[in-house]
Amino acid sequence: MSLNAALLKEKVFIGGAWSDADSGQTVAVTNPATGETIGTVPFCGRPETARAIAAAEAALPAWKALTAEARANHMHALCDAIMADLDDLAALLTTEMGKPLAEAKGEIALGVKYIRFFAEEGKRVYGDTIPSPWADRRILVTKEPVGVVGSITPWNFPNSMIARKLGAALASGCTMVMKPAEFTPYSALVYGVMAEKSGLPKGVINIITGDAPAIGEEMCENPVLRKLTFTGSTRVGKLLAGNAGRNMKKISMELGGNAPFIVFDDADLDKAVEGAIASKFRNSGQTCVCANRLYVQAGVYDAFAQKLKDAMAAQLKVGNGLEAGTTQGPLINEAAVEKVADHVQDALSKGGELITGGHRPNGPGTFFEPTLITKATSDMKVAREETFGPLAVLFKFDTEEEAVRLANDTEFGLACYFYTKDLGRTFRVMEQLQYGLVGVNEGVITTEVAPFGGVKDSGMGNEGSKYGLDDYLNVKYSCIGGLGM
Ligand SMILES: NC(=O)C1=CN([C@@H]2O[C@H](COP(=O)(O)OP(=O)(O)OC[C@H]3O[C@@H](n4cnc5c(N)ncnc54)[C@H](OP(=O)(O)O)[C@@H]3O)[C@@H](O)[C@H]2O)C=CC1
Ligand SMILES: O=C(O)CCCC(=O)O
Repeated sequence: MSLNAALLKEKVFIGGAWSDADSGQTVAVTNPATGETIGTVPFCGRPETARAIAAAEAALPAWKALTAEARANHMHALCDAIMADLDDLAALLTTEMGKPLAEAKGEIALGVKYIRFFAEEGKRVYGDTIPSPWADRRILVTKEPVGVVGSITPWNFPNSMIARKLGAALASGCTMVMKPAEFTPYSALVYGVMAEKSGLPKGVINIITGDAPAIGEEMCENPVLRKLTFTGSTRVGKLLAGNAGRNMKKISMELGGNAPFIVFDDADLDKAVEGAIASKFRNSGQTCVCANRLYVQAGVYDAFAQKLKDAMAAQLKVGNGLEAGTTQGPLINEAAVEKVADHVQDALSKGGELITGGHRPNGPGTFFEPTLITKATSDMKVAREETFGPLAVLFKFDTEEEAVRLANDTEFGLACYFYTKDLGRTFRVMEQLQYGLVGVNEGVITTEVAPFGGVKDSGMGNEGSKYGLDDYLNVKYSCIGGLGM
C-alpha cells in the first residue's frame, strides 16, 4: 500500500509554516513491520522549540478572544478534514506504529470524538457568583485559559493521545506546542496539514520533532509556556514534573500502569475471556491500560486458562497491520521485543508454565507471539513491571481479600479490571482498588465522555470528559466594589 505523499510531512510546523531544524539534522522513521525507513523528520532542539512557543504566544490573544462557539466551529472543521482523509491517515499510522489498520482507524475516529466532545464542552465553561459577605461588593468567579500549553506524547496512540490534549486546550482558549514521539511523528505532523486545510489560525497549533530532553527543557523553563501535559513513562514523567514544578507550570501526567485483571469464581467466564483478550492484546499489549497481571480464583483457574488459550488460538493473528485479518501487529521496536522476551524468560525460570507462544517469529519486523503463562508468582518481573507487550500471565488466588491486596501491591494506579456477578462484591472491590479507572465486567472502558487518569505513580490530572477541561483553565476571583450601595 502506497502512502499519500501529501500527508507525509518531513518538516516541523511553526506559526503556520513548515521548516527544517536549524542544524539541518534529521532523524529517520522506521516501519516496525518491515524494518524499512519511511522517511525522516527534523531533529530540533531548544531554539526551534522557543520559536514554536513564541508563535503559540502570538496566536493566543486572538484565539482566546473568540467565542466558544467560534472555536468549536474551527475544531469541527479540523475534525471534518481529518475524517475526509481517514483511510490515508490510518495507513500512515499503521505504517509508522504497526497497529492493525482497523485499530488505527478506530484510534483516529476516537481522536476526532475527543476534539468534537471538547468543542461542545467548551461552551459550558461556567463561572460562579458567590453570595458576598459585604453588602456593597459582589463576588464573581470566572475561568480563563491557562495560556500556551506544551504537550509531549508517546508512540502507542500517536493520534488520540494528542487529540485528547489538543481538544481540551483549544476548547479552553489555549494555544499549543506539541512534541510527538520519535517513532511516530507523522501522525502528529498531519495535524499541521489538517490545520492548514481547515483554516485554523496560524500559530494555534505548532508541532516540533527532535531532541526530546532539549525540547522538554525548553518547555519546562520557558516562562511563556504555562502548562505541560505529558503521556509516557513514569521515569520521564517524574523528570518533567520536577522541572516544570520548579518553574511553577501547571502539569498533567498520564504515566505507566500495571493493571490487575481479576476473575472471581462467580464470574461469567466467557465474558471474562472476551475482556481479557481485548484488554491484554489490543495494540499488541501496548496500552497503558492493558491488563498486566491476571489474577484468577482457584475454582475457575484451570477453566479460564483453557478458555483463554482457545480464544487466543482462534482470534489472534500476528502480521503486518496493513494485511487483512491481522490482529497483532509488530511491537514498536527491538527494545520492546527484548523486554517481552525477558519477562517470558524470567517467568519461566521462576516456575511459570508456558501454555502458548513465547517466541519471536522468524523474519523481519519486531513481532512477538501472543503468549500465555500460568503458575505465575509475585517474585516474577511481570508482577512488578509493565510488560507493554502480548504476554498474559495467570496468578492464582483464593479469597477476595487476597485478590484486592495483590492488585493494590504496586506503585502504579491507572486501570484495573474485575469480573464478578455479585453486586455486594462489585461495590466492595471497586471501592478498595487504588486505581483511577475501574472496569467491572468490562475490559475496554476508554471513551471521550469519561475521565481518564491515574493515581500514585501513574500520574495526576484527568483527560477526557468535563473534568478534562479543568487542567487548561485558571480560576479567577473578582471582587466588585464601588457599587454605590
Ligand atoms: N502511559 C502510556 O500510555 C505510556 C507508557 N509508556 C511506558 O513507558 C515505557 C517506555 O516507553 P517510551 O516510549 O520510551 O516512553 P517515554 O516516556 O520515554 O516517551 C514518551 C515521550 O516522552 C519523550 N521523552 C523521552 N525522554 C524525554 C525527556 N528527557 N524529556 C522530555 N521528553 C522526553 C519521548 O520522546 P522521544 O520519543 O523523542 O524519545 C516521547 O515523546 C513503555 O514500555 C511503557 O511502560 C510508554 C508509552 C506510553
Ligand atoms: O493507553 C492509553 O492511554 C489509551 C488507551 C486507549 C484504549 O483504551 O484503547
